[in-house]
Amino acid sequence: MSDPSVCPENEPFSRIKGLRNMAPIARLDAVAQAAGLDGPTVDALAGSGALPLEIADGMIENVIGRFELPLGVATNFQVNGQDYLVPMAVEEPSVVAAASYMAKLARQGGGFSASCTLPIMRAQVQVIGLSDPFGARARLLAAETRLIAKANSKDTVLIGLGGGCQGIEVEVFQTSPIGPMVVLHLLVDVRDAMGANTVNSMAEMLAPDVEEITGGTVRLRILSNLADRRVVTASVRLPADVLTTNTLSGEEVAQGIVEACALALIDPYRAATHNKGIMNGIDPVVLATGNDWRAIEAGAHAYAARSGRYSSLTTWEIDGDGALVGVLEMPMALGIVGGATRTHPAAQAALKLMKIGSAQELAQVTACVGLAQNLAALRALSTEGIQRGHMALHARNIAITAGATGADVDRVAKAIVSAGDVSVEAAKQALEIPD
Ligand SMILES: CC(C)(COP(=O)([O-])OP(=O)([O-])OC[C@H]1O[C@@H](n2cnc3c(N)ncnc32)[C@H](O)[C@@H]1OP(=O)([O-])[O-])[C@@H](O)C(=O)NCCC(=O)NCCSC(=O)C[C@@](C)(O)CC(=O)[O-]
Ligand SMILES: NC(=O)C1=CN([C@@H]2O[C@H](COP(=O)(O)OP(=O)(O)OC[C@H]3O[C@@H](n4cnc5c(N)ncnc54)[C@H](OP(=O)(O)O)[C@@H]3O)[C@@H](O)[C@H]2O)C=CC1
Repeated sequence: MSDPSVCPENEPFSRIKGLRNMAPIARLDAVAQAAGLDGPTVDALAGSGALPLEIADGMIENVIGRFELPLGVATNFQVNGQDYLVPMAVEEPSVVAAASYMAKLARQGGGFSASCTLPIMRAQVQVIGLSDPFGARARLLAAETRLIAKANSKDTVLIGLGGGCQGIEVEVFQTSPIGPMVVLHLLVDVRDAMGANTVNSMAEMLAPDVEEITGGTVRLRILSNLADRRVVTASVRLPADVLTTNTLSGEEVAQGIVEACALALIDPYRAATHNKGIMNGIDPVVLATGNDWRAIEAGAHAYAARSGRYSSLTTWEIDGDGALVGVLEMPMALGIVGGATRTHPAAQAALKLMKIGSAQELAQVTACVGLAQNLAALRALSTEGIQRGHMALHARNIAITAGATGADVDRVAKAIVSAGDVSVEAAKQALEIPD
């Protein structure tokens, strides 16, 4: 239950008044009250000591400590009619502010919409040493029922949940640096898991059968991070007047965003930066929820290049009513069980803060944050430029680098922003001038 004093009835759950101006402890308190979080969840979100050394030591090898990052909360998110407070673990200033701002604008057009496919992952089994690759393919396809049955014979939990191997695909490469090759793909519904371990186990288990069926030799047995059967689509529609600025009409801003996106659609140099901006929103949520961000990054960029030319993951258009419409489509192999999502207490707390019920719901919300982030960047780039908003927030980092502490951080940051010189040198000078 959310607390009505923090989140009044006429205010949406994800919109906490004055959050940006609070101190971190008061901010956590306000978020906890709005989301109705219990004590252990709040402690885990607070961070300090949230990952006990014994748990860290069990997660990776040669552990000597823990590495901390700021955890922020993006406000204002409404996805498929439901409100979300979104945890974001990130080192870059302006990312959380930008996401919150665009989510605030998006609300005026009804918020974000999102949908996704079933959580189907691919595992690849590479077969070499074949004189008849097409014959091997035919034999594998004929043995589909046997292969699926064997793949599903071990993981009773997954099968009980309605998941498991659903089908196969077989690809023939007639030429490669080592001759012809056949690759068997297992298509596995991994339910609420990211699924890498799940599908890798299946692929390894099937290797002897694949060798027997094809007469070849199995080499690699591993998932593909190009999770093109586990795709999420996020969209947003902003009436033009929502985009109006002090100097530009909403129509002009919308047109600028469409033009900015056009370059990313045709030019890989721009697309790389454009997609980095999308990942500015996605990675922090992936990280905060204990998911594998390398897997998400690999899937995103491979999907962006699927036509043979690397391109934008989003499209921005103006519809018949003059509203700006943005769509993001990309693979999103996120889990809410398995990996670190269950072992890291802060990841568990992050999922509770979002009130996430399934991996598919997490994928949809995360994609909307990516779309919001892309909108923020394109809006800034096509109007005033990125530096004003970004550097104003980056100034606090610069102040800390220059040696400012406590109240001096904000004082020095304000001074260098108003002087228009966000540099360490300027910050050092401002630090020396007493209040
Ligand atoms: C930074 C803003 C949001 C400022 O924008 P602004 O107009 O100065 O903001 P504002 O003070 O009018 O506040 C508007 C709302 O923004 C949020 N907000 C604003 N400030 C804060 C704050 N301190 N703490 C928390 N929330 C904040 C907050 O939701 C607030 O609503 P309110 O709460 O007042 O009702 C805007 O200039 C912006 O969106 N800029 C883009 C920033 C961006 O894209 N950053 C990513 C880093 S750059 C990069 O790596 C990617 C890139 C750009 O290369 C990608 C690409 O090329 O495509
Ligand atoms: N290329 C890559 O991306 C690779 C990534 N990885 C890593 O693999 C890890 C993710 O693998 P993943 O398979 O998700 O993790 P886990 O193996 O930890 O968890 C998946 C298991 O959880 C159990 N489970 C319980 N409840 C559910 C549910 N609701 N839905 C689905 N499964 C459920 C299932 O069976 P049961 O209880 O029977 O175990 C399932 O097999 C990450 O740490 C990732 O970094 C590893 C190799 C390669």
